[in-house]
Amino acid sequence: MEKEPLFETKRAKGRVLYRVFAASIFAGICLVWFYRASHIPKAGEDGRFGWIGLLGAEIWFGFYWLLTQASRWNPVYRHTFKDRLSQRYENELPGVDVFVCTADATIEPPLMVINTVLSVMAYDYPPEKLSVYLSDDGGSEITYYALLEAAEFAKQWIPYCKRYKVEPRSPAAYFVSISADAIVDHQAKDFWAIKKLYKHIEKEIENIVKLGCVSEEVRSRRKGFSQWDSYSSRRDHDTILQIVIDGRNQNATDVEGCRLPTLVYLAREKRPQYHHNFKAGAMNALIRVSSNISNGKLLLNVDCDMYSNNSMAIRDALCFFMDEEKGHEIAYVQFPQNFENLTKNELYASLRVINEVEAHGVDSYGGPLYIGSGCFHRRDTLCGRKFSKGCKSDMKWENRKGEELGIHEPEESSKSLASCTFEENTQWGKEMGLKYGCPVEDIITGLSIHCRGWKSVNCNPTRKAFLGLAPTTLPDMLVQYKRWSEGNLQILLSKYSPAWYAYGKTSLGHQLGYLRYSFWAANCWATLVYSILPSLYLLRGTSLFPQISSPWFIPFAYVIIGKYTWSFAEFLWCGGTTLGWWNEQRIWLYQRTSSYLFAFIDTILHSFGYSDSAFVITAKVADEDVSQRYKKEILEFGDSSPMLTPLATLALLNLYCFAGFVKEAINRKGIAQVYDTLTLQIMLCGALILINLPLFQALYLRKDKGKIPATVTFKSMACAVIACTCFQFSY
Ligand SMILES: O=c1ccn([C@@H]2O[C@H](COP(=O)(O)OP(=O)(O)O[C@H]3O[C@H](CO)[C@@H](O)[C@H](O)[C@H]3O)[C@@H](O)[C@H]2O)c(=O)[nH]1
Ligand SMILES: [Mn+2]
Repeated sequence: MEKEPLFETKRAKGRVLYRVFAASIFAGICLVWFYRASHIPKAGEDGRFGWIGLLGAEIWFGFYWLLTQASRWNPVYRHTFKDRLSQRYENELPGVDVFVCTADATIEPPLMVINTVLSVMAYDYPPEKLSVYLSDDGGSEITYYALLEAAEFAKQWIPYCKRYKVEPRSPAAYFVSISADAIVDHQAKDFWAIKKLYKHIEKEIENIVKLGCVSEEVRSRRKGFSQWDSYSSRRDHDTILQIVIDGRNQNATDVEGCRLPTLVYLAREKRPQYHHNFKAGAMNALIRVSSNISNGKLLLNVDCDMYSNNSMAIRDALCFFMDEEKGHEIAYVQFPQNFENLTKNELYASLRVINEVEAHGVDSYGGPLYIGSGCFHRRDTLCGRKFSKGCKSDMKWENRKGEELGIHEPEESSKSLASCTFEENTQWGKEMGLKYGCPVEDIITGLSIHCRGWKSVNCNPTRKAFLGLAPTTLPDMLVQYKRWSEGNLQILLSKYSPAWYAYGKTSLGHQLGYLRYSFWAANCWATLVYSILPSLYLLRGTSLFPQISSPWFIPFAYVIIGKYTWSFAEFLWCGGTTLGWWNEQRIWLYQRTSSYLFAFIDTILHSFGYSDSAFVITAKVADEDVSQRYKKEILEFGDSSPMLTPLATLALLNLYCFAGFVKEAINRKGIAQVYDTLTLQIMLCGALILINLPLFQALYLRKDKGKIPATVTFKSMACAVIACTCFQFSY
């Protein structure tokens, strides 16, 4: 008899309706293209330059719109049957190694890091099969100290979570989420006790953080600190490796006598003369070190801010890997990245539409992209194994090899695996492990796995599996998107291009799904053209669009209204708010005209060998007044980052053009007549001003520290005035 599957896949309802709608929009786009191409002003006529510019931009927008259709054409939703999994395999569940990465104890506070660690240690999973590794690229004693505290606290926390089926299992998030009234009587005593204990370690850790170092007294009292004796800086030290809890030790138990998961601290060796390859380097060291200690068949990778919010997530993932029919094709299971600190109206936007729509779309063509955090991998595929049809790699539990080894041996024998020289003349960073040399090591690694014939799966349970921290200032967000778009563009130009390399190795829909991100950065040009040229021509009174009474006006109106109505409806359907959508449009503009622009230029420089792309770590903490403004949804400009100048220039340019046009219109022509020929330009320029209202406030009205710095104000005013004047008096 066939076994019932461990997961099922459902297609989205209303696909046909969407396809009809999309086809009609495409027809509109074609008409726009046709109109543009057939009405180009002759040489010498006014507006020829602008017209050609808009033609280019519209061709680009249409092309890019087509790319995004791949991720909407055929969405699928996955559902798992965890009860079947435990019935069939409860005693054969595989070992799971969880990797938490941190890199900087100041912008990634140790308390946050250990909350993530505790949340994954408390998974609903047999503890003797669970191992948690913390990779600390900061090599911070304070983080290590916090981990030791966490290990002690875990002895109470894990049994508490399991007894009361607590969610979420990050203590900080749990104590915030729960109100004391919700605690039922029999739980009350334990609740107050565990809360008191948590507050205590929180205080201890905060004290050490304030002090900035671990006192001699603590260092001598606790194990492992002597490894810092030879430490000279975070970029120059030996491998520091400590098995904080050895899960193989029968005596490593919690207060109730149950086994504890293994817990390991690793700061790989760093030397100034060796490139450390950022997170990819850390992950590869973790893969090797863990193979020597616990050697779990399944690897989970989370960022240090991404705590587990759903203690069943491992079981969800296993439903895919252990499915008898399809499991052997699946290389990784990716959960979406969700954020706990978003404001109600998502001031800096979020991954909402990507998570709820696009990830489900690419899932039907071969699977979601690997996005670094919240992803379960098979160890062997991440290490480079190719997919082959006949071969069914088995996830079932096998006794660990090193089981009989002494307790201190794995520490010593593993240290060399994390040394700088270990990877010399090996395939690590190339065909093995995560790939080096790309700011989005996750995407390029996932792509190469897909090209080796594997599938991946997008798992999006109702109770979010992971919650992390999104940037809380505009410059931080812009820098993050610069890294992402730059990385994706580099992949396009690399050997592993989704356009060429992936051809024939994965489906066309899948290639398009990847290309949608590869071309992120390239969007800057069309967006700049569209937000500058029509407004400049408005200032001169030159029309670049069909007038409102012309039939050619209809396709423009249809495409614009249709596209935006759809995007609005989609956003609400994904659970967003109206204002959230409006904010998203602003961020869309800012990303395209700043992050993507800088990313594009840097990628070009990079490919000629002029600049080196780095991994700028996103801050996970902010000053008190910055957080206050964030909570009130006030945009934070803050520093004089060069990335702010294009935004402000663009906003001011539109403001000047609009003002100039209104003045002209009142002085010279009747408003009504002007309105007919310039409708779309007036609306476009007006919309750009409306969306920038908070920016104008930050330029001229705000007094707080988050306003736009004076240097940026002067630079952008100068640029905008020069652009307008030159344009008005040219020809
Ligand atoms: O040299 C480094 C740099 C970063 N990290 C860690 O990498 C993670 C991601 O860094 P973050 O600054 O939070 O970047 P995000 O943009 O939020 O991360 C997303 O994008 C990255 C690729 O650009 C992926 O690596 C991440 O997994 C993905 O969540 C963090 O845990 C860092 O501690 C390291 O371990 N070593
Ligand atoms: Mn992050």
